[in-house]
Amino acid sequence: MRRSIATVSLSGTLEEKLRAASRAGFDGVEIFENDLIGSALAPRDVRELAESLGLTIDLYQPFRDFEGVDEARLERNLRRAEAKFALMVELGVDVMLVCSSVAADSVGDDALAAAQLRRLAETAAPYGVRIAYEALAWGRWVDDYRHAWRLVREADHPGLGVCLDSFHILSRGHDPSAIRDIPGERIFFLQLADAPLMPMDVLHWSRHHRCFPGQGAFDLTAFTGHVLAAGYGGPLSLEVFNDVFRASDPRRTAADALRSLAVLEDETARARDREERARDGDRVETRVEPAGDGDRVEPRAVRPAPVALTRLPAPTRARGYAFVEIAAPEHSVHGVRAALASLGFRHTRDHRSKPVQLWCGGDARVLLNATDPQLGHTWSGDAAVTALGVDVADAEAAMRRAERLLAPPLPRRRDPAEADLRAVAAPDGTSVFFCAQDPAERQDWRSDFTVPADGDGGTAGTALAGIDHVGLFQPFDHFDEASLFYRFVLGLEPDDGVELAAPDGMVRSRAMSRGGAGPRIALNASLLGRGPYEDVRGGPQHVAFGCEDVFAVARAMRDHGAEPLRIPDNYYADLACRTDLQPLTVERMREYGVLYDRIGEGEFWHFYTPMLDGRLFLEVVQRTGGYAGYGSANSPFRMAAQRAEASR
Ligand SMILES: O=C(O)c1ccc(O)c(O)c1
Ligand SMILES: [Mg+2]
Repeated sequence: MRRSIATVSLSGTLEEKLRAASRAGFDGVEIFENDLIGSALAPRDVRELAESLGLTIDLYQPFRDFEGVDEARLERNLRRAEAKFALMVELGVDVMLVCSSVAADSVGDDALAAAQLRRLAETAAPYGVRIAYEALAWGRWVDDYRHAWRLVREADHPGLGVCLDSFHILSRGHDPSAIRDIPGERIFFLQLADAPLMPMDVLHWSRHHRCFPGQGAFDLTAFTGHVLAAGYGGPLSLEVFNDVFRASDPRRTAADALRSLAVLEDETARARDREERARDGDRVETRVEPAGDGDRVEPRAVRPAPVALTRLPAPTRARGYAFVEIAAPEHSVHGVRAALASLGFRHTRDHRSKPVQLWCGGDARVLLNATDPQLGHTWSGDAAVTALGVDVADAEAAMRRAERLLAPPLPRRRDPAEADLRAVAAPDGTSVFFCAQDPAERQDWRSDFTVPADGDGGTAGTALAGIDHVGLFQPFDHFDEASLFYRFVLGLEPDDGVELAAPDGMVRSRAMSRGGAGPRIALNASLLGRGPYEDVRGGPQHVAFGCEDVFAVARAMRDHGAEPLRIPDNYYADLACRTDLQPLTVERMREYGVLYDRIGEGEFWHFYTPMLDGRLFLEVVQRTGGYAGYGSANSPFRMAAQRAEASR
């Protein structure tokens, strides 16, 4: 389907907005009136610019407070509208969005409103303009799409239809399935926006907190499915009022927006397939008539031909982590090595041409990008997670999906002797490598690590059970963008997320996984977008390793001369009184800085290393009884302990 975006969703001048929309790959735009009024470009120039950028102008919006007025006001409103119709002719746009009135002095008389909307459509017709009437969730009299549709039907003019906006419908909890009862040709426009659930006044919610589909809590797939089932064939258009987007680079927002729409279209296509299959199944059953009456077949209901939806290559079915890459500068690389060694990792191999070491601990693999100025390879920041190697069945297929989701591909390696690894950059700058497993394949990343390491390479001390999860800090403004990216590029499902009261401010955390398993990613952000985590160092990151016996790993760590992050005694006093843990167990936990969480029958035992550098730490976790969380109940105490450690 054609994809559009309202200029109000992007920041900058009208010209910057149009350029950003075009660059991301949108087909069209809705022009928000204030963007035009504030523009130095004449309407004809806007039209020409849009044309030259390959964009159509699909909607002019909004026209406000038209209906439910007395005769004198109606005449004034029609004059105001005519000026806009003439402007629309210059712009080359033929649909105008009219919002339901919010005027306190308007009249709640349906017959009057319908008659006045009809007058508006009649006045628009000579200009070749049609009117799309939208029920605002806070409209004075019309705040429900079903009411808007009743008025449109009553007005009965071919130039008058409805505009459906998912926010106004879903924010009010109105059942969207009745959209199927509206003839598709009377749905003149479709605006899509998601939003997080927030108990607040709908106007404020709408004007500040809308987000792109997939970033909030609404079921936009089902919603879009209803609109398409009604026979709508116009553009899918994003209309997102959002404080962050208004203040962000419009090119980045537009790419985020298009990614969201590509996913929505794909998911809508898949949902439609499922619906068709279910219906076909029913049809097969109803076709079996009782014997004796011949082969009577139920006539098929006549439905409009379904509009073509663009699909994405299927999600990658990521199986887990092949590796995590940590880059460390000269001043901290020794500390990172020591921490890995204390957890049972051994430096087993070296990359054949780069200063990258492979460290193995049981099934967990870490690539240590050790700064080597002689090789021209330096890392100037604090030690950090710089790449995720994700284990997928088909790296090329994963790459195709990622590229369709506007993930910037990273340059392929040139050295003909090296594996041809495919990777993209996530919004936070982390490289995501798609690692196919087949060891015979040329794409196996392991074939680049051929040089046995000096010293005590070989067997690892303790059996870590792979990489359990990776925690990545996101700048607040890019949290939703990153969530959408990791979720849909890697085919992960998000959890509900939590907000944590940490010593340095509120922290938002959301984890995603594949059915509770790997590759699990936890994204964190500072809710106010400031504080120590938003400084130039980037926020805290961690890599968590799974194991079967957290105490054994902790003991081995201490035997190795390393100490875990120290957790205060108060934590254990609290644990002793709110759980059934044996006093001896609690004492052992205190000794090794082990924390505990329980959800249902699932238990979680975990401890942390101290910060290895400004922002990176490691964690060891043990899950039992199907525990599927991340110990977030303990995160505020971990953050307090890190804060205390930093100020010691
Ligand atoms: O908030 C508003 O005023 C407004 C205007 C136009 C729209 O399409 C809309 O959904 C909201
Ligand atoms: Mg709208």
